[in-house]
Amino acid sequence: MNDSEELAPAVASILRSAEARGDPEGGPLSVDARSLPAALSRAETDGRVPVIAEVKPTSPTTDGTRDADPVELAERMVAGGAAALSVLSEPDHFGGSPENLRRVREAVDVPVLRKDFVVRESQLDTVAADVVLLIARFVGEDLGDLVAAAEERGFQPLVEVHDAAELERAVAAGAELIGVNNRDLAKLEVDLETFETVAPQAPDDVTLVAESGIGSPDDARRMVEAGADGLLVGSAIMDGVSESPSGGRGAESLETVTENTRRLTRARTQR
Ligand SMILES: O=C(O)c1ccccc1NCC(=O)[C@H](O)[C@H](O)COP(=O)(O)O
Repeated sequence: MNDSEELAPAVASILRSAEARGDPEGGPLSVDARSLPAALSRAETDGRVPVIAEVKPTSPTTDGTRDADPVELAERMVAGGAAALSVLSEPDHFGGSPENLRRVREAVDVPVLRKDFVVRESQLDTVAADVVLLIARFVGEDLGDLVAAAEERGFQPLVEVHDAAELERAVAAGAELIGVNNRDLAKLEVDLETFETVAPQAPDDVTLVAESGIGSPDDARRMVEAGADGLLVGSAIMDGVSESPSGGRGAESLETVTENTRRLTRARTQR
């Protein structure tokens, strides 16, 4: 991809570091994936809003780093009703790691999304996950090959788009899981109208995930009413986790994660 001048500086930096990252050792992974669409439908059947809760230690738009144990965070998200989890494995801008993801996936039984910025096939083999993110804008013409390579390994690829043209490319690449990112990677601004504009243009048989900027039960209802089968939520769930895990404050703030997750998963909708 060669449009870094059209990306926010922080995003161009994310892309540069993804391109520079070394390749993992060993051959292609073979993954026995837990189904994300099945987990999202189970949540709906149970009367929960289908939330994919994200273990997100930091980001270019977050102050400070939450270094609470990712497994403890993940367990509290599941206790709050999360249908699935997303774990950052990107180390340089999001404080994530492949090891965090491996430990979380071992500890929970819901599907786990690998949240990273994969730019070439070999990077799929860094760590096993149930779902792997492929960002249409970052991978350009390689999208179809990466979707196929992810599926060959057993991953469910979640293709992230931001507009109708990217949606068309995702569908042409064979994506069955599509995430519409409300965050514009050119400006880092978040607008929930993005999902409302793009979602109606998606084929009915695609599982649609609304990503980013979902901060309240009203936002969650709004995205489900606009057609979201799943909601990817990071900041609003991590909100309140202290930047230091030590002492009583750490334990209290971990409990906040359960409450934050529950507030969103219990946001009933009329759909
Ligand atoms: O979150 C950021 O600051 C960010 C900046 C640049 C590129 C990507 C970024 N976020 C990645 C994500 O996809 C979000 O972590 C995810 O959608 C959750 O978003 P939110 O609920 O708004 O934390």
